[in-house]
Amino acid sequence: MRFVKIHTKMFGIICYSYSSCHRLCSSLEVSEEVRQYLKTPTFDNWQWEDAEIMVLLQVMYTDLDFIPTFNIEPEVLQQFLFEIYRRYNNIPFHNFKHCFCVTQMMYGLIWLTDLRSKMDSIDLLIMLTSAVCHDLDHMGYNNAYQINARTELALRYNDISPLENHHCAVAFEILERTESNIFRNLSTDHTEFIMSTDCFRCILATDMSRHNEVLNKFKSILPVFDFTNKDHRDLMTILIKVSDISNEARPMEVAEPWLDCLLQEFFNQSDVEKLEGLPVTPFMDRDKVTKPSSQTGFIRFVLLPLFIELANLFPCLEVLKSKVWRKLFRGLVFVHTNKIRKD
Ligand SMILES: Nc1nc2c(ncn2[C@@H]2O[C@H](COP(=O)(O)O)[C@@H](O)[C@H]2O)c(=O)[nH]1
Ligand SMILES: [Zn+2]
Repeated sequence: MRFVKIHTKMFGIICYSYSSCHRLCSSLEVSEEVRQYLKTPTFDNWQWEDAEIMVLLQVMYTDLDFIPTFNIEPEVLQQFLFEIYRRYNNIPFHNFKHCFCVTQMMYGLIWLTDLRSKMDSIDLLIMLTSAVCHDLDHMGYNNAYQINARTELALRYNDISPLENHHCAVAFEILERTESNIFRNLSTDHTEFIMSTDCFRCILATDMSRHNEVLNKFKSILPVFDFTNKDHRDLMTILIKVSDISNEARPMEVAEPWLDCLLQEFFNQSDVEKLEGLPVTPFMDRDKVTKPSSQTGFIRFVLLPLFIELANLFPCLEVLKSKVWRKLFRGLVFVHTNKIRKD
């Protein structure tokens, strides 16, 4: 077997991978500097190759102490991550790098809000694993398309969150195989079944058509929020949702390329909708959408409300919230100035 040494000079990460398939072996060394950087929401995913990203995902499971706590064998974790890597498609936005970014934001939030002292580690394992699995085998066409085009997925799931149900099904396939089942040594208290059910609940909550329902439920428990109350585990669904859509809370040089990727996927879908004579999803139409118009509406009505509620519970998130406010303000100024120029 041939090993390739990947050496990133800037951050001092060293990993070894099989050159043919990016599969990792156990030899893994990541500098303390990288480990700390990985815990921050300013982390720049664009600096890393996929093989390195696989190592960084392992670091997250390791540094949250999941390996000894849940008796996860390193080879099983590697096999699990490799299967995850294989089951993300090479599409502009919903790809393996998106999976990593969402997981990294979740990881960052866990450290930033000191969740390790507030929640059970099993819930943290569920949140991180849900983030890893949340868009498995996304094909680049959203639920509206699946339903309007009467795709196999829409028929299989009776038009109910077809994509999210599919992501869960693929996650289940991976976890069903002993060699990639990271839950296989769990104690009877947290059986694989309970774990999978909780992960699926988190993944299903990422369906944007359920945004208001999930947010309103969280708002209703906020005034009496108690980390020890099992009924308040809806925090987990809010955290995965915010991790999923928070590119705009990242530095400009990270967020901008992500927006290009998203619009590329959106425009591709609307082009296909036009070709197939299907209803065209308005926010994906290249003839109607501009970057600032797309982002101001999204930040104002979707992202910011999430950060506002989360910052009520975790004042340390005020900084991220303000960053999102500033993005919105700049976007609104841009849209307004352009409108005046046109008039
Ligand atoms: N206009 C924007 N839409 C965004 C942005 N980030 C995410 N999104 C939308 O939310 C869903 C998230 O769900 P996913 O599980 O499919 O990733 C995504 O599909 C977009 O529709 C954004 O920055 N701007
Ligand atoms: Zn996603």
